[in-house]
Amino acid sequence: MRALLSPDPDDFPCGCLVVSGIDEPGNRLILYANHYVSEQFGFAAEGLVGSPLSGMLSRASTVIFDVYVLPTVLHEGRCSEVLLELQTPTGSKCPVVVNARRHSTDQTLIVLSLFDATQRDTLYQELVETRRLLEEKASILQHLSSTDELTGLLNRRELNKRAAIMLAEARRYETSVAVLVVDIDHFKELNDTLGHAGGDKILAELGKRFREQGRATDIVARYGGEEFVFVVPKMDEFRVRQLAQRLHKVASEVPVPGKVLTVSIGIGLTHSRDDFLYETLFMRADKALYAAKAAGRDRSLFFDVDAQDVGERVIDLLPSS
Ligand SMILES: Nc1nc2c(ncn2[C@@H]2O[C@H](COP(=O)(O)OP(=O)(O)OP(=O)(O)O)[C@@H](O)[C@H]2O)c(=O)[nH]1
Repeated sequence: MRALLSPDPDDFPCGCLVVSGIDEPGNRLILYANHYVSEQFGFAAEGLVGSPLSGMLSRASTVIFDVYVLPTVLHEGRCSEVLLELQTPTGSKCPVVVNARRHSTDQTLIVLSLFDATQRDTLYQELVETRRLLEEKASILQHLSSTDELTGLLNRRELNKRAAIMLAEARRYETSVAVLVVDIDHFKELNDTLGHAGGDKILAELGKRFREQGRATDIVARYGGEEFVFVVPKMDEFRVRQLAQRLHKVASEVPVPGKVLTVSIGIGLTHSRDDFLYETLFMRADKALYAAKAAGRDRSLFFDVDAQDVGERVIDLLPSS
């Protein structure tokens, strides 16, 4: 019974080491190793006693032992649950969870327990990999939920979200934001002539070319159907006009298989001189677009907030072709 209650260190299902030289710099020597160390980790039992501890550990683990485990034991008497790596005689590495404490009678010795952490390490690696996959999926979902599939531009939901933020910033820093609503003229006819797939190609090509006309900080979105929206920070009237001209230009030469199409577009524009609410600016630009359609299409009209008469509120930016 007495023997049962005072088990041999070889009975324990973990590695047990006694290491010398706690207060001395340099190599700590192994004074005792139980059977588990050779059975489980493959170290030759006869060679272990008297060999340096650093011979069992990977280089990084030797550093961790010297700069963390040892000082902690010296300071606090013990150090718990440190993940180290054994460099086994076969050349493979084996993760172990190490607990260390001062020997109860000889304070210059350290007693170590080594728990094989291969399983735990594998589980941890799997967890890390699962988290990476989840993050990747979340980022794909985030992209899908904010992007228009056909054109790759932002969708309406993302447009509304980002435009509100841009306008809040513009109000805060007293800068101007321009809103352009762009609509393809007579798109139904293009669909009827080229087929729905042909219409899709035009939308995708125009979306790509519109995106190229903006800067990285501009919001370029497909609002829906054949309608696009630009929300452009720090824009004066001159640069808005230039942007509108560039959009008309790229629409006038859209390459589709076998030919180059001239696509007519209408643009309604406004900027945030007196109002920083995106909904208001969109409504004004949309009104200007409506007026551009009514005035014969293929033009850009600017919504002028100074004009008193509603009929005078649009300024023709480009001569109609
Ligand atoms: N190919 C294609 N067509 C679309 C898509 N979304 C909307 N449309 C078509 O776009 C056309 C829009 O028609 P309308 O709203 O009458 O506009 P429009 O023909 O451009 O006429 P105006 O704007 O008044 O010049 C409809 O025929 C829709 O079916 C799409 O994703 N792909």
